Amino acid sequence: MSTKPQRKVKHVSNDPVGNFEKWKKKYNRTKKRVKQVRQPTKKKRVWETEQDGIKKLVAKYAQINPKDAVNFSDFPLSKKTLKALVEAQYRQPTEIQRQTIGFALQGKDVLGAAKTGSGKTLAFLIPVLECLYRNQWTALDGLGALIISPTRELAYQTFQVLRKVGKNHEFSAGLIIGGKDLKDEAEKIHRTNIIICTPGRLLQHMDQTSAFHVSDLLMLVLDEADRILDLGFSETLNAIVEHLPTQRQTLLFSATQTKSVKDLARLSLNEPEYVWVHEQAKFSTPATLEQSYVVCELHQKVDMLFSFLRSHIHKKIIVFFACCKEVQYLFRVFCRLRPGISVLALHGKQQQMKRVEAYNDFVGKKSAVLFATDIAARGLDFPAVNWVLQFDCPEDANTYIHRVGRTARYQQGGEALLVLLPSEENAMVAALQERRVPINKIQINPEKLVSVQQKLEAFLAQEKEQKERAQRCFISYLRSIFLMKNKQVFDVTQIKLSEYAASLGLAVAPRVRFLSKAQKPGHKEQEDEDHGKRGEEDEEEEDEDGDEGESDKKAERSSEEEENSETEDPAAKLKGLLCNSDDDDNDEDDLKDLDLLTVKRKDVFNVNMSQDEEDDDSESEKPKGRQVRASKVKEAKRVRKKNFKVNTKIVFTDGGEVVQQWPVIQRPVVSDNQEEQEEESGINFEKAKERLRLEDQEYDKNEYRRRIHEKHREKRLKDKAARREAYKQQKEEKEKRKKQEAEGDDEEDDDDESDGDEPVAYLAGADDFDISALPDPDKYRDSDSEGSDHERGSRKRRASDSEDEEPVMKNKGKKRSKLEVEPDIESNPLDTGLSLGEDEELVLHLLGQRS
Ligand SMILES: Nc1ncnc2c1ncn2[C@@H]1O[C@H](COP(=O)(O)OP(=O)(O)OP(=O)(O)O)[C@@H](O)[C@H]1O
Repeated sequence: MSTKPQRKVKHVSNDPVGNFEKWKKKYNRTKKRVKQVRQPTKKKRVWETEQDGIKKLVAKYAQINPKDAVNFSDFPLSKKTLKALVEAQYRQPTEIQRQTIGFALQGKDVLGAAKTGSGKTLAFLIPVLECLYRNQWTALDGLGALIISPTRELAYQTFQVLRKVGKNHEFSAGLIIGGKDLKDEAEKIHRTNIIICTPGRLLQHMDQTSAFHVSDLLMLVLDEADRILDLGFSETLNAIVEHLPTQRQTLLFSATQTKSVKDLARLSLNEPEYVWVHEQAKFSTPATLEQSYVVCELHQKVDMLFSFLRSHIHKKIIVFFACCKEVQYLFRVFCRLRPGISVLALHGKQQQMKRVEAYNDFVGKKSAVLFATDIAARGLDFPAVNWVLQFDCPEDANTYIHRVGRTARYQQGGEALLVLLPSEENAMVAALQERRVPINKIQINPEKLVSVQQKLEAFLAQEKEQKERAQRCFISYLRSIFLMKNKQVFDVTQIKLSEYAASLGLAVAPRVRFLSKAQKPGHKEQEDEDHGKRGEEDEEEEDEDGDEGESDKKAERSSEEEENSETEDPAAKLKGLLCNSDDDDNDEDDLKDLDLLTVKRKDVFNVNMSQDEEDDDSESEKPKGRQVRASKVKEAKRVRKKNFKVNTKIVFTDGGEVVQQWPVIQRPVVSDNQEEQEEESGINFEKAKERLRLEDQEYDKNEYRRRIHEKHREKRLKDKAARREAYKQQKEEKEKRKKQEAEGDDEEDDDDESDGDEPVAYLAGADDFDISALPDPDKYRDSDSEGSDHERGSRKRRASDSEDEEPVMKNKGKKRSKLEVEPDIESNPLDTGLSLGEDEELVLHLLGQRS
């Protein structure tokens, strides 16, 4: 028997109410479960997630170990920063970055030092970005980080790197440097989170821009810290630091970092971390840099430079000079010498636009030579520079290290050549060795030297402007040597002045007053004073932004003047074309130089002898008066510069005609047409001479006429005065006589009184007649001189008919009209009180003057 498994049979109750209740329970349970599953999880806001991420990053800060950081991603950095680093091809940190980023992230003050081109810029930019990110900084929070650079170019370069690595962040960044519109900056500055600036301009905003607040600043960075902390910027920096909150993080970076406790105390650092990456390195310059020096006489330097450039025309070269005026002059002459390589110039006296242009031009060029002052010595990261040539000895070993650091950057190779004078060699080489700079001496091959002296002489003979530049260059170089502190290296007395001047193309060495002063006993104290001032001058000369307010404006003004004058001068225009680029003279500074140093200029060709120069030359014979004269020359130049209009004197005749003008204007006697013709075909000297002779003749004639006229007039006036005197006497006598007669005849007097009416001079009777009421014969003659002979003849006739009052009536129209309605008065003979003979004589005399 098979037994089938019994299926469970669901017993459905027949109770419908019970069934419904069961179903309802089940339904509610399922509904509740579905509702729970469907309920969405609450989404976190962006900033909250960011905050969580930040918390996680910050938690990792304590475990940062520089040795483990092979890639940037090994640091607890924000995704935004990491992404930008990768995009910019920065994957692995350099040594200075590896060692400092950790400390900086932890909020410590850091003093970082590493060789040039070792990547210090990123070592501070990454912490800056992370600091603001960590604090979730927004535009409303204002300034969070401040980066100070010593030069505008370096600030500009740092700004470009920041834009690259900070592009994924939302912070606002601003470049605050001189030479830009202050108002424009002021409008935006309060909304800027990261400011990259030069010290002078920053202080200007701190003082002048009311909306600019720095009280929330989190981080201060000094790039090229030793330079910013040195004498040139000391006052500005102290003033800036005064404004900043003390609760901030401070980072200092340089290839030649300061260890001076005094310097650091000014920044109130808080237990700073010292990171000296290459302290133990054998050399203080990049290992990939080849360095050598040559000893060369000063007068051979220009030839040497030209020869060097001729043999390196496919290279990218930076040449460093001691001063702006040297760059200005040599840049111009090298443009004309055409060494076969493009020549560019960068120095502190250029307009901002031109500075940026020169900088960008040089960045973009494969081969070119940049003539520069020390504004290009620090921090600038020109790509692929092959050579750094130091035409003038650097101030010290640190400056040397920064200059040569423009080549052989970040694992690339490069070469550096230092040109030393025989007098500079020993002390400078010793100083370099002390600073662990490996440098070898090499020789110049004299056979390869190309002399350019004659060409320079020819340029200077052609252009006065160029000659003045050469003179300024000469003086400025000497001054820079004179002001150098290290007298063991720099000895101005060793310089052979005439030979140096000749090498610049100058026939005669300009006289430099401070040199003769230097020979005098007691000049030592003065020299020390000058050294004190050097810091300030450096700032102004090199425009390293110590004082950008007034001095910048001046520079802009004079640059404009320079440009204007260039447009007027065709030779200068041509130069502009040849040079491709241009530099600006700060003429006011140049004048300052001339004042300070008193140049004696000599124009050997006697072509361009200006009044100023004549004065200068004559002064040399009278040394006592020289100072006074020099100041007059200065004053005259100042007046000319400011476009003052000198007063002119204009003299009029009594008739209102201009008879003399001072300065006297000689009118050309040739027609305009003739002049135009001459302009077109050039000057015809013979004709010009003849024209000048005629003009002189004409002028002399007029002058002679004028004098004669003047003499006659004086004579007439004298005669008139004499007449008046004579008449008065006669009148007195007559009065006496009358009185005597009046005693017997009173009636006659009463009649006269009853007739009393105007014009008084006539109607009061002959006794009261005043001769001064007669017309001035001159006036009469002048006013009549235009009349016809016929008129004159009829007047004579009328005069002889005792009608010589007419001129009076003519001048005094009202009186005449009255007289016209009183014919009886008119017909009355005029009693002059003189005898008939005398009357006749008087009338004839008057008529004689009229004719
Ligand atoms: N981690 C990196 N990876 C690749 N290249 C880098 C890195 N860091 C920096 N560089 C490159 O190295 C070059 C030099 O960097 P930087 O200008 O920061 O040097 P520096 O130390 O500031 O030099 P200086 O002392 O002259 O101011 C730059 O061209 C930069 O792009």
